[in-house]
Amino acid sequence: MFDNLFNKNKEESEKVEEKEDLQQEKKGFFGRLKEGLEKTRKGITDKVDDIIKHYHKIDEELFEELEEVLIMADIGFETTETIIENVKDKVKERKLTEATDVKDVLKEELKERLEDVEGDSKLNIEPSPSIILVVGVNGVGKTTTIGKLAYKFKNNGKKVLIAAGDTFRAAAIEQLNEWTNRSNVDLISHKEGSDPAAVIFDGVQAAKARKTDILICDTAGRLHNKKNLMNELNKIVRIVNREYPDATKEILLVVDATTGQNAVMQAKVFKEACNVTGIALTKLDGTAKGGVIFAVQSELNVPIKLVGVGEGINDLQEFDRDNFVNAIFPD
Ligand SMILES: Nc1nc2c(ncn2[C@@H]2O[C@H](COP(=O)(O)OP(=O)(O)OP(=O)(O)O)[C@@H](O)[C@H]2O)c(=O)[nH]1
Repeated sequence: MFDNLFNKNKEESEKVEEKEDLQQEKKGFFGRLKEGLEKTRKGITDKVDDIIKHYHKIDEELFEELEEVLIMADIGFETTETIIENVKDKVKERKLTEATDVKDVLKEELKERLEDVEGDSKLNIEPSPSIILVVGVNGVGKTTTIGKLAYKFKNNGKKVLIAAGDTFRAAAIEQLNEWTNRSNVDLISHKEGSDPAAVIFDGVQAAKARKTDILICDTAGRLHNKKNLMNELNKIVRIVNREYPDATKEILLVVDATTGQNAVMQAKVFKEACNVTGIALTKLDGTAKGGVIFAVQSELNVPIKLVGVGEGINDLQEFDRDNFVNAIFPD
């Protein structure tokens, strides 16, 4: 009887999830992005609008106040300075005098800043087979990101396999298991406490044998000891390079936007530990400081590839700099 009740509840909650997914589809990706960036929009655009209203004409004080808004939004000190200097230059060059003109120049400059990075903003998954190593500290949204990616790839007709390399927490393996059930993809896992590199090794062998298009590997993200973290990640990267030399590779670092400047620090440690090729910035919906995206990308010189703007399946989006800035500064 309890089994029946459990199954009924499960079915009902799956129906609710499906309904939510459908509602999200209807809103469209840009609508979801805009909604997810609402707090950041209020933290930047509303304040910029207030400044513009107050000043009417462009002067030095206006720039000082703009600078303050950008720093408060966690864009980072250095990046903010560069943005303000460039906006000033453009204003001078174009002989602009009205405060209202500054907004468009700022928008243009923010888009340029996001473009100013080496590498493509698309995930390296072509040609197949490909392997995505997902790295980042605990709690930043790694498991959720892997689950959402697997679901998307599967829906796009790809053959996907997940390797549960975070063997330090049984809950992480269990959570991945739930996502794989939901997306109907296979999971390679060992028991809690086993060697993460052995799981990744098995994952690669299974991916080859099953002719998988994309293998996504979770990794453990304990940051308390940088040397251990480096050794562990290096070992995994070595195994992947040795066992799967021809696979297209992506090392995706997941960082939590709500941790602000801490996200930048974390990202730097991981970049030292392994050759990070892309960043997924999660939980942008939970912060007014979404400006951290500028700091992360410019201080690391690694492209942002994915942004998380909510917990729903469609809330993990491919990063598009124009859409991103337009969602913060709607016309
Ligand atoms: N609001 C919001 N929540 C998110 C987003 N991405 C992930 N989360 C939530 O963040 C929490 C942590 O996510 P996990 O995927 O468990 O994080 P993890 O990095 O795998 O953490 P460990 O399993 O502890 O290593 C979960 O409750 C997720 O639903 C996002 O973009 N927006």
